Parts: sequence; C-alpha cells; structure tokens
Amino acid sequence: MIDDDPRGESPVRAMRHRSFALDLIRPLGTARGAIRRREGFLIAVERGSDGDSAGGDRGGAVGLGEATPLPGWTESREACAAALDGVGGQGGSESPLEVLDAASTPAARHGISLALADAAARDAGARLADRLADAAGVTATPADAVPVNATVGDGSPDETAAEARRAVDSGFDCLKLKVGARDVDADIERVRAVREAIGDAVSLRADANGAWDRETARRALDALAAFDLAYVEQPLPADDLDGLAALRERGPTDGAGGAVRIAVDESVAARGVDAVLDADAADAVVLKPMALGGPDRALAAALRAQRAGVDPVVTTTIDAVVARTAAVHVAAATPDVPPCGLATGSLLDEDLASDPCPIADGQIAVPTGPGLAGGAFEDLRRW
Ligand SMILES: O=C(O)CCC(=O)c1ccccc1C(=O)O
Ligand SMILES: [Mg+2]
Repeated sequence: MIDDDPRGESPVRAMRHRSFALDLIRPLGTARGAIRRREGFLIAVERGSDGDSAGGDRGGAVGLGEATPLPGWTESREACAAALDGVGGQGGSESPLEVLDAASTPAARHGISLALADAAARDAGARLADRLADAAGVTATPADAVPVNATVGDGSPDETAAEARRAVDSGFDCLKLKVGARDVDADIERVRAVREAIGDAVSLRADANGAWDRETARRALDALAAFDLAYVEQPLPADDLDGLAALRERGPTDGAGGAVRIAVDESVAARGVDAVLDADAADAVVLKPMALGGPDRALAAALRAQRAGVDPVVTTTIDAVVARTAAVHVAAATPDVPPCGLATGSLLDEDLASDPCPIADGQIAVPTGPGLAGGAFEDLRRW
C-alpha cells in the first residue's frame, strides 16, 4: 500500500471494540487509594482503502489499540465507552480523531489513535516507534531498549524495603516509591529503610500523588533531601502550579543539601503539558499516553518538554499489554529518555496476551515491527 498517510488519519473502514477487566496481583497502594483492577477496551480497526486502489474495496492491515481509562487521569469508563460507541456509528466518512476530544476523552482517543497508527505502521512495514519519530520530526533513530524504573507501592517500612531490594536484585537501578498514603514521619522512615536496603548506587524517586499541602510538602522535601532522591513526583495537588514552582525555586535548606527536584504527573493530566511548562512548575513531566490522548500527542509533549529543558518520563496508567507496548514505542522515539515508568506489566495478575517487551538490567526491549510488535498480538486481531 502506498504510504501517503503517515499519521494514520484516513477514515476507518471497520472498527470494533470489546471490554476487558484485569486484576492486579495485589493492590498498588497510593495516596489516592489502592488500584486493584483495570477495566478497559481493546480496539481493532481497519483503515479505509486508498483512493487509488482500483478494486475500491481493498482494506489495509488490522491495527490494534487500547483504551483503559483511569479517573483522575482520564475520563470515566462510561464516558470512554460512549465515545468509542460514537466512533463506531460514524459511518467512516471522516477521521475519528477529529471527533474525539483529547481533553475530555483522552483514553478513547488514545485507543483509536493507536489502532490507526498501528495499522498504518503495519501497512508501511515499519516499527511504530519509527513512524512516531518520523511524524514528529525526530531525526535520531529510536532506541532498541529504554531504561525503566520499578514501581513500589505503599506498605510498612519492612515490606517496602523488601520489595525495593527484590527489584534491585532483579536488575533495576531506578525505583519509584509511592508515598503520601501515611503521615510524613512514617514515609520518611520508609524512604530511610529503602535507601538502607538498596545502597547509594540505585536511583530513587518518590511519588506523593498530590497528597500534601504546601507546608507538609516543604517539611517532607526538607527531610527527604537526606536520602538523595532523583525527584519527588506530584508533591502538591494537580492545580497548584504556583506552589510547585515555588517548591522548585526554594534553595538548599540548612545543611540538608540541594533542593529536591520536582516531577509532575496529575498536573499534566489536569492542565496540559504547556501550562506546566509555562508555569515553570516542574523539572520533569510524567507523560501517560493514555491521559494525553494518544502516543503521537505524548511524543509531541515529550519533545516540547525537552525543548524547555524539562525531562519527559513516559509511563502507563497500569495498562494492558497493547497500551504498555505503545508507551514503550513513545519512550523509544524520545531522544535520551530518562528511566520511564513502563515496568508495570508485572503488577497485573493476567493480561490480554503475552508481553513482547522483556525487561533485563533495568531496560525494557522495544519490539521490532511492523507496527506495535510484529506478529505478537495475532490472536487479538481476530475475535
Ligand atoms: O510511574 C510508574 O512507575 C508506574 C505508573 C504509576 O505509578 C501510576 C500508575 C497508575 C496511576 C498513576 C500512577 C502514577 O504515576 O501516579
Ligand atoms: Mg504519578
């Protein structure tokens, strides 16, 4: 097929979606409550045939997408389902990406956008990462592997330290620890226990999921400065961009070393990456393709962040394997990407298909194409 539609925006010839529900092995404790189960939609599309195909009825490759909403970052499951149903009823005359709004239904838009991009990449015989990079004007060749962090949930100091130690023993050299689910003094003891268990050579991040007010955040950051954290993610509520900017500007405090770097996640989902960059609210931005309306939009946000001198960290919302693999391609297309929150497949008790992205030595492998993962998801393409 002639590759005249690099962004996969041709009309949809056929589209279907089905729902799924996947339990986590055990609840992931966060400051916003535990995540126990993920419910979403698997999407398959066939793009419209090219105008030049004489037969008039020739379809392209079947592309796969996933929409796994998580309120707080995306629309509700109901709103996602309604948006996907609306696309199905459209009749295929215009691109569904024009009618799906990235701000109000990012997960639905992610699912359709990914399915179209996978189909287009398969038709072109190219890896998704290469197609995303080309469309975004990235000249560097996408990576074959991406550094990742292990994700460690809330738990007692002993439980948390043991889980951190297991992650390091299995090859991770960057960990992200959930904080903010208990009071600051308890979290300080957890971080101390983890640092003692893993040693100084492992990079350590903490994610408060917006739990603290300004005064608590200052107290927490002052105390946590002793443990050499790479950054603290979302120490303040999503909308407090001024407070986040002020935390960054704060100089070293009495003898405690330099200020702790700030990453933002919920602020990106709530206000968009440009508002975060304009407010000077972050040293790093956490980019979840599911929350940003698609892999292409996530990569564009990553490149804008880099141009502003801010580190883009690509992560999942604990998605099933199709969306996780897409996020790996986004990270691969981002030049010099720092460790990303993509090692979340092991949190799930079951999955839609086996994972084509093995993790070793703290790096996740980027599948060879075409599309998302070559033949890896064949069973998912026919149902
Ligand atoms: O970043 C990671 O390590 C994994 C992803 C993660 O932590 C997460 C997963 C689901 C919902 C929210 C979050 C979060 O980063 O706050
Ligand atoms: Mg986060």
